[in-house]
Amino acid sequence: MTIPAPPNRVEGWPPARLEADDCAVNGASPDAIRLNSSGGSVRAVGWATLPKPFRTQLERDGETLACSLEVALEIESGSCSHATAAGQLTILKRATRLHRISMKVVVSIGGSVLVPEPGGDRVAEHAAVVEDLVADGCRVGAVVGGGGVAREYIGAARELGANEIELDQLGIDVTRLNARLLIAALGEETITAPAEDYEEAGESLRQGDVSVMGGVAPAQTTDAVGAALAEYVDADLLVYATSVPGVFSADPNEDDDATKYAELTATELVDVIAGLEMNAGASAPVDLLAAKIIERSGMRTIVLDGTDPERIARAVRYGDHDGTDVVPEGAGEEPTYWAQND
Ligand SMILES: Nc1ncnc2c1ncn2[C@@H]1O[C@H](COP(=O)(O)OP(=O)(O)O)[C@@H](O)[C@H]1O
Ligand SMILES: O=c1ccn([C@@H]2O[C@H](COP(=O)(O)OP(=O)(O)O)[C@@H](O)[C@H]2O)c(=O)[nH]1
Repeated sequence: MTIPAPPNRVEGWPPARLEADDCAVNGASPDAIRLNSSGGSVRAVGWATLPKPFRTQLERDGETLACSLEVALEIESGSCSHATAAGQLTILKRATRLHRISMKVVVSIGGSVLVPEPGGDRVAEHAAVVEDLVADGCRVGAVVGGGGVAREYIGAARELGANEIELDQLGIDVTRLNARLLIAALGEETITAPAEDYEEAGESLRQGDVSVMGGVAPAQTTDAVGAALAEYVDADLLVYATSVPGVFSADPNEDDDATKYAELTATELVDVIAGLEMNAGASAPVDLLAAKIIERSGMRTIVLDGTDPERIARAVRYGDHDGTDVVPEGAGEEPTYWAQND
């Protein structure tokens, strides 16, 4: 098919805001599209948020894909007024140019995934993925867990009689050590230490910097920190990089019959997680507080195996992963990326 050139300048475009009906064309959800204030174009918030037919078309047209794209709108009717009705706008079947935009993604990296054994190799790989995503135009908040080292310290201190809050505090210290490792690997000049609260981390993101956090308070894990940061900065996507391939019906390391969920609603995620143990150093793909925050915020979330950091990059860029999609409530009614993922 012939792909028409995008209009360079269209009188009256962009309108003040895009109506929900306009966005319904081609199955885009309103929050998948934001206006570019500077030209006759519309920015897709992120690759993963684009409806699948659109993504497929862009792939077919041979564009280099990035985590975010600037796409032009073809205005079929020649009208580009604010009152343009649904059906008059068709998203061009081609990205006109890659564009650095601000998809906000929070990546929560389990300590056992970031530092599976002493040494910096895996940390360097994760840092490279974060840097690549930033180069693509993403604003990245990384939250780092404590992994095996935290569990060793917690185990030793438990034997010595420390209480659960003291153990959590110990765990937090280790998450921050791991966060410092990631910072060292990032070679960022602007962040020198892990952010200790969400405002500090949010400020880094607002400045266009990467933010790196470890734990913040006892009685939770960094999973909850990731969810809270994602909610605080209004992230487009939250990714949990864990040592398991997703959320299972039971612990896959304990139960051979455990099956992986390709997709869950946030409420279903809460139900699965509610059955798991919760004490200092406990293992879960996502902790209960995190699941509740995801539920209340409607955050688009992916739980995946992060032992190969490239999987994180693929999931953010293309929505392509073998993990578990946590689907915002109600998304099934619209042909969004989430609903069409299969
Ligand atoms: N239902 C479940 N689905 C997936 N993993 C589970 C489940 N129940 C318990 N687990 C355990 O959760 C852990 C998640 O991976 P882990 O890497 O420890 O978490 P984190 O990424 O937070 O460090 C695994 O050790 C796994 O055995
Ligand atoms: O905000 C936080 C983050 C972590 N922790 C403690 O630190 C441990 C290790 O963190 P996490 O479980 O997130 O590390 P992971 O196992 O995911 O690598 C947790 O089990 C908690 O005991 C905490 O109390 N509050």
